[in-house]
Amino acid sequence: MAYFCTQIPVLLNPGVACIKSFHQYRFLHIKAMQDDKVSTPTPSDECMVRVPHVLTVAGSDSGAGAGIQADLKACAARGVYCSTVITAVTAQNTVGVQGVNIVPEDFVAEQLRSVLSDMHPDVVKTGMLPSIGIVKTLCQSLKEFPVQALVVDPVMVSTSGHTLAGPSILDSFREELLPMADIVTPNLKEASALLGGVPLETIADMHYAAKAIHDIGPRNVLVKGGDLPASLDAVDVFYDGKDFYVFQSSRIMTPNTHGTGCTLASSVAAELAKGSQMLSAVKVAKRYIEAALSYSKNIAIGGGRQGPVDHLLKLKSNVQRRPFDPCDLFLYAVTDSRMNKRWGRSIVDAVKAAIEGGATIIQLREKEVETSDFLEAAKACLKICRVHGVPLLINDRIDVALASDADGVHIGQSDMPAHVARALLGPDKIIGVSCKTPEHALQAWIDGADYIGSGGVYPTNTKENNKTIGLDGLKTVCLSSKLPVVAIGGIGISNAQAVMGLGVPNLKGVAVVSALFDRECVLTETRKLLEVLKESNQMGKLKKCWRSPHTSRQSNLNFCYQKIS
Ligand SMILES: Cc1ncc(COP(=O)(O)OP(=O)(O)O)c(N)n1
Ligand SMILES: Cc1nc(C(=O)O)sc1CCOP(=O)(O)O
Ligand SMILES: [Mg+2]
Repeated sequence: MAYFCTQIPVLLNPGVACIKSFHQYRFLHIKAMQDDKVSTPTPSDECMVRVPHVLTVAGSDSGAGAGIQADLKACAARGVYCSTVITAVTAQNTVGVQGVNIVPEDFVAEQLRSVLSDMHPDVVKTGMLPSIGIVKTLCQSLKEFPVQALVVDPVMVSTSGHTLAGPSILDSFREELLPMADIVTPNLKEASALLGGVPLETIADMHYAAKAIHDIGPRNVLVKGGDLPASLDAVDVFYDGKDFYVFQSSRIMTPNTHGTGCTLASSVAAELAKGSQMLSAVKVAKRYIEAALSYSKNIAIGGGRQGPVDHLLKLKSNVQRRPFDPCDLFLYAVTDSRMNKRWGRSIVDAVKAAIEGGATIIQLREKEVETSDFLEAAKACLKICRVHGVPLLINDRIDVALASDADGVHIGQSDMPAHVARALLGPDKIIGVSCKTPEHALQAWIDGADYIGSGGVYPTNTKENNKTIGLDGLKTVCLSSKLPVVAIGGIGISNAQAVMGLGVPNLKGVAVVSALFDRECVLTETRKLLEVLKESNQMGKLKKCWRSPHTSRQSNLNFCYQKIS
């Protein structure tokens, strides 16, 4: 039976309304041909979206830079489901391999049967296959349960030089596994071993090796040149049986390369599972591994010579970022490009001065700068903010926040809806929302904001046609809000105490533009405001709280303020 779902023809099973995506259509086609009938994963009345799926058949690396762990992370990073058949368990770290325990052949067979018979992965990727028996078991299973593509990473020696699959395995690779492979991805040493020990040292040798390995049977070959002399660019040679393609890029200098081979092969598998052609799968996978290497440049994991790559592109930025603390709202400095221009200072100098004066959070509110200048300024300010442990938010521009990796955004009622911003920015970034009413405050909470800005408390010249809600309006919003609040609008040294004196526990601070930045000396004005705010504390309305040692080491302000209830 043929149906149409989102303009894609889809084969249906009784009880299944529809299956989205072209990919699923292809999958069903293949299944239908194999089984001579149409089958689907789970009958349900809802539209089911099938997820691209890679099965990795490889060894476990306890250090998690390579092997099964690398494959899982790479597939997750590339948006593909990954199931695992474990062939060996290695005791391994950044120094080397301390031990290997091979999983019995019949149990590898059982794992293969479990996954292949039920989950129907699109692509199988192989890594460490430590015995001839395991290679044979795998080939047998793939004949019984064919998949769309087989990616073979012919792992033989670990990055630290430990043998993971001995020479005895080579015949079964050559005779059984490689002829079934859609692509094989040897490094220079593995290519040499597959070709009987022929020395491979140059890019010309890599061309020769790609062709010679292709003659063994795989449809495509990618010879990786990571072991070429370090002075040379990173060069990989791809051969599809007809044409050669040389991928050349400048070498990323990092000690954290452990697991790059596994990661590249699994990301090729991931792209194939999504439906890419082989050449574009290799191209995209190469781009991904380059990004992962560049993110890994100076992360420190373990004491050995080769650390893991940063598969999820997150480790470094998370180390530098601390979680949002409502006390950060205490002295909230909001920049303004017109004021900076008037006083002849750059955004970066304005931010430096505000932080030195004691600002506890910074928002770049730059309505008149070009996007490229805004991005450059955000990156420069972020460096300063990180050193001082002060969060940096971007006004309105989610794109600039993402591109600069700032700590978050502040958005208003007519900007990008907060729930959309949350979806784009992910769970960790800080999102502040402007709220003038309890209804706004409730919606901000529902949408996943971290704090709200409420005002204008007093009239302001900084924002045109801004409605003033007064101290009463601020109090009403605070009392209804489940989120911490920062007050904004016409606030400065003369009235900050009156605002903080409202005595509502979730009012955590004041956000100020002109009283800091439309002044000759930002540093002096910020210091003065800080003193005023601290005085509200001494008046018994707030208590001083010390931050954790971890936080205070980074911060210029190792205390925060909390209302005594
Ligand atoms: C802390 C804080 N509160 C409120 C605002 C105002 O945001 P919005 O309503 O989006 O107006 P613009 O700042 O974009 O003009 C703010 N920026 N910061
Ligand atoms: C940016 C902004 N938002 C407001 C709001 O009411 O949401 S008032 C305002 C301007 C605040 O500037 P100043 O400190 O110079 O008065
Ligand atoms: Mg806005």
